Amino acid sequence: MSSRYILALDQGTTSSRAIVFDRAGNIVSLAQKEFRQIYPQPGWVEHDPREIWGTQAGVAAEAVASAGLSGKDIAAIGITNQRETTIVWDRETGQPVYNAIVWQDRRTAAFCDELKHSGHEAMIREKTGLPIDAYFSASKIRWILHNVPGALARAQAGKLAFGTVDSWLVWHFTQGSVHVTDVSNASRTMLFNINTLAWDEDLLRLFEIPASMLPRAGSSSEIYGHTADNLFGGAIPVAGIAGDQQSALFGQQCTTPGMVKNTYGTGCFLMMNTGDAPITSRNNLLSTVAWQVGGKVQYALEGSIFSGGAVVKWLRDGLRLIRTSSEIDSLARSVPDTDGLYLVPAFAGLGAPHWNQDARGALFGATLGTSAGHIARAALESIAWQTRDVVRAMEADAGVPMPELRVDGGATVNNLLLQFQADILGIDVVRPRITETTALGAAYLAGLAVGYWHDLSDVAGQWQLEHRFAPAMPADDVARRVAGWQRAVRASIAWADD
Ligand SMILES: Nc1ncnc2c1ncn2[C@@H]1O[C@H](COP(=O)(O)OP(=O)(O)O)[C@@H](O)[C@H]1O
Ligand SMILES: O=P(O)(O)OC[C@H](O)CO
Repeated sequence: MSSRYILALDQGTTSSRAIVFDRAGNIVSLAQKEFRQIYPQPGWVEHDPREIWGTQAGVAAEAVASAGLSGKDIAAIGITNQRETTIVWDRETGQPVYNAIVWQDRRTAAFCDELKHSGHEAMIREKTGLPIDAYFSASKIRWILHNVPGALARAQAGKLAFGTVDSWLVWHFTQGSVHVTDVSNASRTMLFNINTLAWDEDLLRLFEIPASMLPRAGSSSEIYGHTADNLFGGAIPVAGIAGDQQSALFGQQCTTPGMVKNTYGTGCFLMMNTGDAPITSRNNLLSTVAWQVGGKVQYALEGSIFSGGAVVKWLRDGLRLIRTSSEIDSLARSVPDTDGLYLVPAFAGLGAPHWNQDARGALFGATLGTSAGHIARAALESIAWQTRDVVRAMEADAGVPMPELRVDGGATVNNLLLQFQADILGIDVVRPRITETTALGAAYLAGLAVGYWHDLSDVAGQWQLEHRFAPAMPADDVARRVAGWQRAVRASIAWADD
């Protein structure tokens, strides 16, 4: 094969990124652009789908050009994306009928509560691996169809298409000729049966969603189509798709059962590879499709934390305590500890393992001595505390302690966070040399589909340790702080449930 590189597109919640990788898995170039977060009402979060496409296409072109390359140097494109975020568009014009409703959006919480009360929970969990929650796409699609004038009728007439962000991007890269998703993204819609790997008619009926709106659910590694000639000056195969968390699991090479990673982005998402069958969590985690590669499906257990790095963004853009995200480090280090302050960042409710749609952010333990430094430190620690709750749930499901935690994502540049994480988990936290593992996973998926890499053994040596954080905090200190965190979470849930 003459082409020498893979282009991976990582369409995240806060930014669109494009990375060119070489055959050794090294980053050759990277371009990134943040885009607008739209908050029309408390608890609502939207993106403009045209900005998603515009920023993603823009950084893709920039990454290729800045490496001095052109389209013919790219063997394949892999796409990975924020999951669940819901876009509905007109098949003919390609125009969205509404903004993208983002995974964090809570507007359908009341409808989801009704579904729970009418006894659908067990059936939905059995088919989809998911608890009923506004997080997933189904209730968001239904909201659009019921709230955009004329949308339901147009959908019933076959005129509208639904897609998660991957589908939206492929549609545009192929100028409307390919409407596809992969099984990992499909498994987040709450319309997809993860046992049969097919859209589920009962669920489509329950959510009143016409089947004609849905994309084909393909594997995670195949040629779905080619980019239109005008985009990169030549057709490039789009050959890999996976939800960003599944892609990070693949990029971290957690390809055998029992391996776990945590990605610290806007949210935090822990995933454990569970092999070739979904396992039902007894501890409020969800089961999901990890990927389908070469006809082989693998599943994962997931603990989804809604607000991870988002707390840092909140300190920056909401509270304006810091000007740049990296400033949180020095601000947090300006105090030796939080002095008993806890932040429960339930800005979008609480995900795993609590699943409380109505919980909201809370600070506990503030005194007149509380400074910006204490808030910064409590914010960073809240990311680690939530991760600890999920790790314990995962260990309970697996029946064995976790040996170590592989980490990646934007917030893992923060050593203070990762040291605290190791301290309160009591296990090593391991950061690889390449923390852009989300994009790397998509690159692997695309490269495998076009024979750029033949199989996983071609990339096996590419995972390399950059830093190992070992636990150092005395056990009684950890126990005292754990008790404080647990009280804070209980209090914030009690406030929501009152
Ligand atoms: N130095 C830092 N310390 C802690 N968090 C950080 C730091 N720099 C960035 N972040 C956080 O990392 C997140 C961005 O990570 P990224 O993996 O790009 O997320 P996403 O894919 O969700 O957009 C943001 O929420 C940001 O607040
Ligand atoms: O954009 P990220 O990295 O925060 O990931 C978002 C998740 O896929 C939502 O489920």
